[in-house]
Amino acid sequence: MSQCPYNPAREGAQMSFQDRMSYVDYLQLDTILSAQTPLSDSHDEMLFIIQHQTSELWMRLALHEMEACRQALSQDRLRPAFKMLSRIARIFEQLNSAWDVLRTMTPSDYQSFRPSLGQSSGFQSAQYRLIEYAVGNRNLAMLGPHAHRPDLMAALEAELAKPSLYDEALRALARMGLPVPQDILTRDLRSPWVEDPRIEAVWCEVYRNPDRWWEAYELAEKLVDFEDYFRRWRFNHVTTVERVIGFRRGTGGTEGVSYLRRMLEVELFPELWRMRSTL
Ligand code: HEM
Ligand SMILES: N[C@@H](CC(=O)c1ccccc1NC=O)C(=O)O
Repeated sequence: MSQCPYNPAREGAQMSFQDRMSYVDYLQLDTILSAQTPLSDSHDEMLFIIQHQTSELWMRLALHEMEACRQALSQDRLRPAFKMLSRIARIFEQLNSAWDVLRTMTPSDYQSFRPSLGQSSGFQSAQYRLIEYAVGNRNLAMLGPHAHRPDLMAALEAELAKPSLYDEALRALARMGLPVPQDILTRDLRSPWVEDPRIEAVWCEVYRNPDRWWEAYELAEKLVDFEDYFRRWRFNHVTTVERVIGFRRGTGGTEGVSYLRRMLEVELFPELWRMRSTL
């Protein structure tokens, strides 16, 4: 005899959503789940689309956290800032794990729909560029692909007008009493960070006397942790790209792998890495 399936309504599960907000309403799933429109008949294009859409959603959260983190730093609320930095690092860990799914796509799978991508490329991801700008990698040449979208351009320009995460960190160090030079605190925010031995000396002081500068020390390690995860993301990307398209030119027009390898050399917080040799 088959048993009667258990009905959760018996313990009070709500079963009628005629006039109530339900899961699908709250999460706007109709919008999200109707946004996957493959342009080819290739089976793997769905994977490719969802991989990118989920990445963009995680980046959306990373930006949200980054914004609040910088605000907390500017108000000397270090503990909440640390919590948000830890979350951002975890988001990148999530993005790093996601490559394992995409790696199941072989070069032949990818070539079956690559022509449908036209000249679109991750190079044109405004949220990725916002993250790079927010953490301090402010290369203005990267604004180009967004010129046709005034709304995205405005968001990127607004970001460039704000102190980066590193700028906020150095301002917080100065308020703690560490000797951050004045010209660093008033630098042109739009320009890329230029490595500075005086900042390396400040971090050395922090790491030589962690008990005295504990909050600065913790901040430094959170920043290094974040950059560590970010570097892994770049590395996973370039490795996946080589695995899938070899040394072909990118749809975005760059040389592909060699461009991405060059990006591996970008250092967000150079003094924090350099001081490890001189400490
Ligand atoms: C098979 C998978 C992928 C391939 C073959 C690929 C290929 C490439 C290539 C060749 C570039 C250089 C720009 C160009 O000329 O197109 C690039 C840039 C980029 N891709 Fe991908 N990509 C893949 C997956 C992803 C995924 C899953 C993401 C996640 C959002 C992503 C995000 C980016 C970003 C943000 C850039 C710009 C990087 C920078 O400027 O530093 N890509 N990709
Ligand atoms: N640049 C890639 C295309 C690509 O990966 C892509 C295309 C459209 C939307 C997102 C993409 N992902 C990352 O660059 C290629 O050259 O095959």
